[in-house]
Amino acid sequence: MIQIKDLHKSYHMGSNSLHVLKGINFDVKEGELVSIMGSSGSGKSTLLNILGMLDEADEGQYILDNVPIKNLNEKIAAKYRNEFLGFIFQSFNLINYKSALDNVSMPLYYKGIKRKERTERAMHYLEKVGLAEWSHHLPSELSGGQKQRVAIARALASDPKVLLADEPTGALDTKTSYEVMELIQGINDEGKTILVVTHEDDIAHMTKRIVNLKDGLIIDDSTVKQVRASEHV
Ligand SMILES: Nc1ncnc2c1ncn2[C@@H]1O[C@H](COP(=O)(O)OP(=O)(O)OP(=O)(O)O)[C@@H](O)[C@H]1O
Repeated sequence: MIQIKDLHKSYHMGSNSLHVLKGINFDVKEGELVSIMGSSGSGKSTLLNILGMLDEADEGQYILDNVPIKNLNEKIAAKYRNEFLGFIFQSFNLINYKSALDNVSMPLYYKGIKRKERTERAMHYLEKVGLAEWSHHLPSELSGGQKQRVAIARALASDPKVLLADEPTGALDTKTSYEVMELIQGINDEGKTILVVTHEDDIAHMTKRIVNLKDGLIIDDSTVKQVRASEHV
């Protein structure tokens, strides 16, 4: 699903440049649940931005679902981004004045899907994340865990090939974090390919494979025995 070969990225500030990704290689197969770990400044967000087609590498190859992602014009890049990728953020990024239902159906509007189908699909995914009864509530009326569930429903609504989650439990307490990870595990059990950036070891161990970044390089890439949420009690 994802092939990354010898990826490099530097940031330039005046005459200074910072080499952040120094030759990243990894593949992600369809149906994997992978965490990307590393200390602050190790390059996780830079890598995720490239994977999310929000930024481009300076050198190297990124192939997403057999499509080489390089020098695409903005319109085509946006099309692939919408088609291939779903995003989950630490701070949920919900629209505060829209209901949970409208937040989930919004991306479908931009895909040109008619209102009736938008609503049906949004309700289906809200049910899937256990929030059917909360569909008409505003984000301000929801707990952090519920907000993240809405954001997950929104990411799923357009049925992307890959979900990219940037510190999805970073704003949640421990118990709620495990519940959100349990939901992510369930979505992966159904076959969705998911990448999770986290700096929390217990969250990483709820995925199936941990890729460890240090100073812009992968220092470890291991399959782990997945811890299920019920084992955390
Ligand atoms: N747009 C930018 N311009 C200049 N430097 C940047 C930019 N984005 C990131 N950096 C620098 O690149 C390095 C890697 O940053 P990055 O955000 O990828 O790390 P990270 O592992 O995600 O860290 P964190 O866990 O703190 O989010 C850091 O030293 C950061 O200051």
